[in-house]
Amino acid sequence: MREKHKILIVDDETPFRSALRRLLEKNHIVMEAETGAKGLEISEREEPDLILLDIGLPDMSGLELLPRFKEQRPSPTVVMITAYERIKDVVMAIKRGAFDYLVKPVDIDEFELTIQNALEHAGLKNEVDRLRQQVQKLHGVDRLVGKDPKFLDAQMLAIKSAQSRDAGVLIQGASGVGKELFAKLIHTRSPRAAYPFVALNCAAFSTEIIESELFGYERGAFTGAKAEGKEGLLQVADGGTLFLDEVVDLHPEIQAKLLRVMEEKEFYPVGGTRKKKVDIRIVSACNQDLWQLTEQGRFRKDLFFRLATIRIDLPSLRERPDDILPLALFFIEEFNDKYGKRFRGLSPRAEQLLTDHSWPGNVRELRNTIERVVLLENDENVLGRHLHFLSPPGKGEPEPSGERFTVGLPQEGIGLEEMEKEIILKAYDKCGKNKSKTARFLRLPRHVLLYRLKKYGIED
Ligand SMILES: Nc1ncnc2c1ncn2[C@@H]1O[C@H](COP(=O)(O)OP(=O)(O)OP(=O)(O)O)[C@@H](O)[C@H]1O
Repeated sequence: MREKHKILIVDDETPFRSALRRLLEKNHIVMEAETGAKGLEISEREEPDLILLDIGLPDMSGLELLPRFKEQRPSPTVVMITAYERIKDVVMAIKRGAFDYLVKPVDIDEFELTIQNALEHAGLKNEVDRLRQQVQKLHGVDRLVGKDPKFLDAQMLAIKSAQSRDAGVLIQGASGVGKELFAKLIHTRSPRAAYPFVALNCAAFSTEIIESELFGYERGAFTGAKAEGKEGLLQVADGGTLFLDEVVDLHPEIQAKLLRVMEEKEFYPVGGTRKKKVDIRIVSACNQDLWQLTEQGRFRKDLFFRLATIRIDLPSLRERPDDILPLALFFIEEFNDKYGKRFRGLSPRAEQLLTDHSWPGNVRELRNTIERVVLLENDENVLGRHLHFLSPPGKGEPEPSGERFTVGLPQEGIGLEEMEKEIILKAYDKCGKNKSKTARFLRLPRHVLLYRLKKYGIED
């Protein structure tokens, strides 16, 4: 017997929905929504194979809605329905991942053919998803791509360190090399896998916020504290793994408190008098050599030894050039799936450009690059011209000018924050709004820059 597919019709015209229902319900399970919001709700709950989506809905445009449907997992196949053949809308919809479109009034033969094709596509996609999951299970490590010997050594070390429940693991490597992914790998392979994995970026917040985030606080601990108090991440992660990113940025006082937690397995929340017990493993990350910083007095030695029982060094992408193309192909698949696109691979020129680029932002930069191309372009392969925005090696980097840096101070005085914002804005413009370059230019960890760009409303 043919399998019944789930089809969701999102359209505000009741007679039109009823007509489509009559055509489809003999062979399929049909659901209806008269608004976008209702459509999202049903789709979230019912996971339809196919959505017939009107472009002109009362509460939001079908074009806005489309990416939200495509983000859902499993992602449904979507066919757009439009009142007139507005070519601009249709092109936009296909770019955003719609499989096809139908124009009202719908011609029955064309309708049947489109539905049949769309359901075939949905079926194939599900099969590909299922096979992909199987392959990932076989390899054991979800989403970790790389065959370079240094990378494989790091992976082996991570898997071995996961056997221990408590040993501190320090992961070092430049921004975007995959430190957090490794931390998750250690967690999911460890005896703590059934408990939470909680990440905190120690560079992104002020010391006070980090302290209250980590340790939580009791009622009325400080002005602005929530009346009922707040549970700290140490407790949220209880039983599991706490991932401390950019650990070098922890204030010395917090370093001391954290050391006590590791030694005594208990702590006081901010403003609290009752001790809380906690059982966690800490995996931390740093994009500089933490031992060197420790020797310079920027990090406590005793804490370093606790955190770095095992040290894993991740190579930059430049140091493992043979992994660039396999990673690019992996991301093409990921974003084909996300945006409903059908890129098959890379043209020789695109391969060349990707291998020649210096990848200062490492795997994250490569992933963003491929996402941008898959989202914006529609071709069989990723082509050289799609990658025009990658600067050739050595070009586009801010050149050292040897100029002395001077600041014009206004008569009426200026707040340090205002000055910081101004400098970040100028640097961001100078570096062509490239975040990795700006971070290097300002000698800031990328996370810190991202946080500040957001804080000052320069980017969201
Ligand atoms: N080997 C890999 N295979 C697949 N995806 C990867 C790999 N390495 C990194 N990524 C992806 O690249 C992006 C950046 O990785 P991640 O956030 O783990 O880097 P990071 O070193 O922790 O960065 P930061 O120092 O800025 O916090 C993520 O989307 C991650 O999934």
